[in-house]
Amino acid sequence: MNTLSDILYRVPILAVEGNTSQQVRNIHIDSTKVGLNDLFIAIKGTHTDAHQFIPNAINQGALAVVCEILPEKRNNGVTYIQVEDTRLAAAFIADNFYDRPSTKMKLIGITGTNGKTTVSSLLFQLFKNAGFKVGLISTVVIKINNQDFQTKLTTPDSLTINKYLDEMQKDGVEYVFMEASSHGIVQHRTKALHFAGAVFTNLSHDHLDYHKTFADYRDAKKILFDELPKSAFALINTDDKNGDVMLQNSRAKKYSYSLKSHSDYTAKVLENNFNGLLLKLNDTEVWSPLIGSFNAYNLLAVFSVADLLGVDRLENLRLISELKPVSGRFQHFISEKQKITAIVDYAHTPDALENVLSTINAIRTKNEELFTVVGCGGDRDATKRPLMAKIAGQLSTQVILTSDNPRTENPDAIIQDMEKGIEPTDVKKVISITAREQAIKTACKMAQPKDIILVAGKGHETYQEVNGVRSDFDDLQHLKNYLNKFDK
Ligand SMILES: CC(=O)N[C@H]1[C@@H](OP(=O)(O)OP(=O)(O)OC[C@H]2O[C@@H](n3ccc(=O)[nH]c3=O)[C@H](O)[C@@H]2O)O[C@H](CO)[C@@H](O)[C@@H]1O[C@H](C)C(=O)N[C@@H](C)C(=O)N[C@H](CCC(=O)O)C(=O)O
Ligand SMILES: Nc1ncnc2c1ncn2[C@@H]1O[C@H](COP(=O)(O)OP(=O)(O)OP(=O)(O)O)[C@@H](O)[C@H]1O
Ligand SMILES: N[C@H](CCC[C@H](N)C(=O)O)C(=O)O
Ligand SMILES: [Mg+2]
Repeated sequence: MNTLSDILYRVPILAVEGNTSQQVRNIHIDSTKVGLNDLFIAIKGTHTDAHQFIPNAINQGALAVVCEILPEKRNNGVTYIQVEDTRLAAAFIADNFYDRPSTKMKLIGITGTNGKTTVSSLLFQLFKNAGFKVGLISTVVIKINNQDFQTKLTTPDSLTINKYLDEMQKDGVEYVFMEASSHGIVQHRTKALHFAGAVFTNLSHDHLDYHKTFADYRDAKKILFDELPKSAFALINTDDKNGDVMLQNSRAKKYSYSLKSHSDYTAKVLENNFNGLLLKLNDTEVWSPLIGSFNAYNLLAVFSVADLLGVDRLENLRLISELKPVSGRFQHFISEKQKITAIVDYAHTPDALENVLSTINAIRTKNEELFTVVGCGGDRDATKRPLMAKIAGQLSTQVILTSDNPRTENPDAIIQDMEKGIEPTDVKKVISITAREQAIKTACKMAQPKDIILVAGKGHETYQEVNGVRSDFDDLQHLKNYLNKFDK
């Protein structure tokens, strides 16, 4: 077990009151979870200031409290540690408490607006197929080899990350692939972790409600690269104009990948259709069932990381060709009788939606209709709403605007924000149906033989979130159900 002074190693401390030689049983940022002899770290959140829960934590048995403001009334026998930033302190404390698990494995962080889940999940698959023990921390799932754990965030809080890394390390995991979201980076969820490498996929419009400006959003991603050790690699996509920015202040070994310019790793798309991609990678032709040229970037990133981690090149190419698509990313099927193509995709940013629709347009015959069913999340960046609707209108022949996790917002108001982006020439193509199931049903009913339906925004999600309650909802299931019903 750790003493308090052990786990405070490297924490920037302002003041300490009390004994630091006590043994700490567990650490928490949520007061409701505190038990006897635990440490409670009080975080000032956007909704709640957890300093108000310090007395509750003590009543539940906390032996020490880490806080930014010392409470006026202090209990004898409880140790108070004052720091400037409790989120930052939590990251160091978690790293110490679990005995620096990230230093005992090769941890690779993947950041960027789109492609994080795809790249990290494909890397997990590749290294697993190569015979290694592997871990994954992603939007969809946390994995320790064959065990799956549910997750709510793309990048969990620092205590959760280190707890899983510790379990992974005890299970013999050698490589861990984890998504580093911009929220995660600025909230110090990834601070104090020892990365063996980091990847930048791309940067486009998202989360401007939280980061306020695009420069702030970009700089949040850059912190991951600024903090890499000298021994790590920093791999960037040079076809994205912000790629080089990531490397400006990084001490890591710098590598690049690109489809369009000269780079350390390059690839060429030879074929791109509904069956997959034919790529020229490292002068060898490789077939992949992943669809869309954006996936050529993802596969190239995966190949580059595997190469940087020492996988033999021939073996690497073989492993690349065996990778299976990630659930909810261009997941598709064709209805039996009418041969309607139905696609579910997690595109929830303007750039992702444009990429997916451009991919569909590039590989369809244009004799058929392309229906897009799409919504935008509530309590998220409202400025992307008109942009996503505009793209849907321009790149589809029929659009149904609908709801996607309204959270605490009025779904009709979100749809109205979206409608503002529709170009006058596209207005006739667009209808709005608030209930997502009805929207999907309508698309299935309207579709004629060989038409295409894209349902975008939720991908792997199996819920619709309204006012904090998640009810079952699965785009793929509804598509299958209604297409089956109307398939004559
Ligand atoms: C906006 C945002 O990032 N919010 C995160 C933030 O919450 P917050 O600052 O609002 O926290 P809060 O609810 O005010 O609570 C503050 C503290 O009080 C504590 N508390 C609260 C109640 C109580 O009784 N006792 C107690 O101790 C909480 O445990 C917390 O430590 O800190 C919490 C703890 O780390 C996160 O769970 C929470 O994620 C919320 C649920 C969320 O929806 N976040 C999204 C926006 C997010 O982080 N997304 C990114 C990017 C997604 C992507 O594009 O890939 C992600 O990484 O998932
Ligand atoms: N390399 C890429 N470039 C552009 N768009 C992409 C790329 N990879 C995936 N996409 C699009 O973005 C969507 C989300 O992909 P993915 O889940 O891999 O991204 P993410 O970065 O993990 O997203 P999140 O921020 O929600 O965690 C996909 O469904 C697809 O439409
Ligand atoms: N990680 C993203 C996911 C968005 C998915 C979309 N379905 C939504 O709810 O907006 C976010 O939290 O902003
Ligand atoms: Mg993700």
